[in-house]
Amino acid sequence: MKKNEITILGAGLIGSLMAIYLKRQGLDVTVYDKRPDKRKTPYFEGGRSINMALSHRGWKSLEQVGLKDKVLPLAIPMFGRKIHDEHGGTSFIPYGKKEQAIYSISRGKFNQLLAEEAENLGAKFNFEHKCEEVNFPSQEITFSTPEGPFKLQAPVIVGADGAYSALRLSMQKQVRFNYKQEYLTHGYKELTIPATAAGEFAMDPNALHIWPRGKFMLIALPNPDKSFTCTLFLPFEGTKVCFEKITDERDLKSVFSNYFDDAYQLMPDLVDEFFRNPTSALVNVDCYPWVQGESLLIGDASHAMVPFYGQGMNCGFEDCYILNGLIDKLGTNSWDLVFEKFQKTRKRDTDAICQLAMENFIEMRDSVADPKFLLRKKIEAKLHELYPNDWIPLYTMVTFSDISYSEAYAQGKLQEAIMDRVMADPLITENWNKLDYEEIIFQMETAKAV
Ligand SMILES: Cc1cc2nc3c(=O)[nH]c(=O)nc-3n(C[C@H](O)[C@H](O)[C@H](O)COP(=O)(O)OP(=O)(O)OC[C@H]3O[C@@H](n4cnc5c(N)ncnc54)[C@H](O)[C@@H]3O)c2cc1C
Ligand SMILES: NC(=O)C1=CN([C@@H]2O[C@H](COP(=O)(O)OP(=O)(O)OC[C@H]3O[C@@H](n4cnc5c(N)ncnc54)[C@H](OP(=O)(O)O)[C@@H]3O)[C@@H](O)[C@H]2O)C=CC1
Ligand SMILES: Nc1ccccc1C(=O)C[C@H](N)C(=O)O
Repeated sequence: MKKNEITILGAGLIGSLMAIYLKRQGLDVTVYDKRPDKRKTPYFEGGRSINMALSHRGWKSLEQVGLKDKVLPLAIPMFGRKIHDEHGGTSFIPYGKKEQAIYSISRGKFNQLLAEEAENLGAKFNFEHKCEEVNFPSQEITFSTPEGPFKLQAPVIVGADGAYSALRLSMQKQVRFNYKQEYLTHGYKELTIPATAAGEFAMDPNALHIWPRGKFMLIALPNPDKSFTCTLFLPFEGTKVCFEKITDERDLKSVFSNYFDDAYQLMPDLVDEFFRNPTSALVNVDCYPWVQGESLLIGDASHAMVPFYGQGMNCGFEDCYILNGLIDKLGTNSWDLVFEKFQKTRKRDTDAICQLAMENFIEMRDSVADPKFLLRKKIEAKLHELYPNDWIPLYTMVTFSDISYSEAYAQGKLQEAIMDRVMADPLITENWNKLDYEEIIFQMETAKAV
């Protein structure tokens, strides 16, 4: 079997970017996806994570493969969170420095661009090929296709087949494969705020809008057609406001007018959309090893995370960047070595971002509504301004840098403990301008040294 023939499972965002990287390495790349080719058989995608936030780690990979300038015109910068309170009032919390933004981009268009780019470089795409099983000793893949089953002998397999990966399922049948999945008590539903009658955005397009309501929330990201895609995150059942209790138009209107009235006024299709679009589950997947024979899991297949940090795709793109770096270093003659190094170095980082993603849900749905949280952000921004290398806010490390996720996590926890002490001062609201910032940095350096 030729080791320069790579089979990628999944033509999603990560599989398509990986195909680009591997073609640039001069390898033969064939990609298989269970879905139909959207260019030939368009299908309804409504209600399924239509747009997403692209940030530094994603841009870094796109720049490396020469696609940054092509992608930039498709993306809308969001410079911070626009918080909507229950009375229709709003406030703005910047994500970082003035010019720092995360970028809203349409999943479908972006995925298509990446797949086409890979095709132009010579990667072959086969749609309507659903991987059913992989036999590891023989590296044989069984696909189901509209014409019937199809078997393929594949020397090297990269599984980028998403959160419910078939490659991972085959790995689960091997001995000593660790696997843990955790569903959240919350689910999500996508809804729309259309452009106004005048064809304009109905709200500020350069922000990620959040309606934090403690146990649940609504968010909205802008689209190039001047609409917003909103995502409603609610418990499935068991609380006063939950999906189970919204059974008809009356229940729905009551929830929206009570909790999200300013958004509700901008959602003419709410009732139709709510009852038409699926309610989807949220899952965290932790598994290891990612390698079996000459097969490797990447992207959501290896570390599906909840979406609250907006990092799943960015992290998957960074997987591709790191894997490509290892191929540069170790060559393509010993995939077992490349794959082994990859999983060993990467796992601690994906564990860290999975954990951070869980924690960011509480920040988004609850903490952002607390004036003390705003003050905390302000103090941290000031510390960063005064000591740019010694104090980097956690959000900045994760979103606007390529400091490893595990380092960001550890540093973030130290900073959090120090900030908890600072914020414990009952007079902090009046005193924050008089804080001894040098002393705070000293405390941090001391904590780091321990
Ligand atoms: C609501 C929501 C919002 C999100 N927002 C963000 C965000 O703002 N920023 C961010 O960075 N991330 C975000 N994410 C995460 C992001 O969507 C994923 O991390 C990303 O799509 C992972 O890409 P992937 O290519 O690994 O998997 P996918 O995008 O799922 O692609 C997998 C591909 O494999 C194919 N496939 C699946 N099974 C098989 C099979 N058996 N055989 C063949 N093909 C198969 C599928 O058809 C698909 O094309 C969000 C996720 C959700 C749910
Ligand atoms: N971490 C998370 O919580 C989530 C992450 N995602 C990620 O977002 C990306 C794209 O999302 P989107 O296109 O909306 O994905 P979908 O929700 O459409 O799921 C993609 C496919 O996965 C299969 N699937 C869905 N739910 C389950 C389940 N519970 N068990 C087994 N298989 C399931 C379905 O395949 P079939 O049609 O063959 O049944 C579906 O077509 C993917 O990367 C996915 O990995 C998506 C949802 C949640
Ligand atoms: N894209 C998302 C999808 C769902 C939930 C959150 C996001 C975010 O991007 C949140 C953003 N990083 C924030 O912290 O405000």
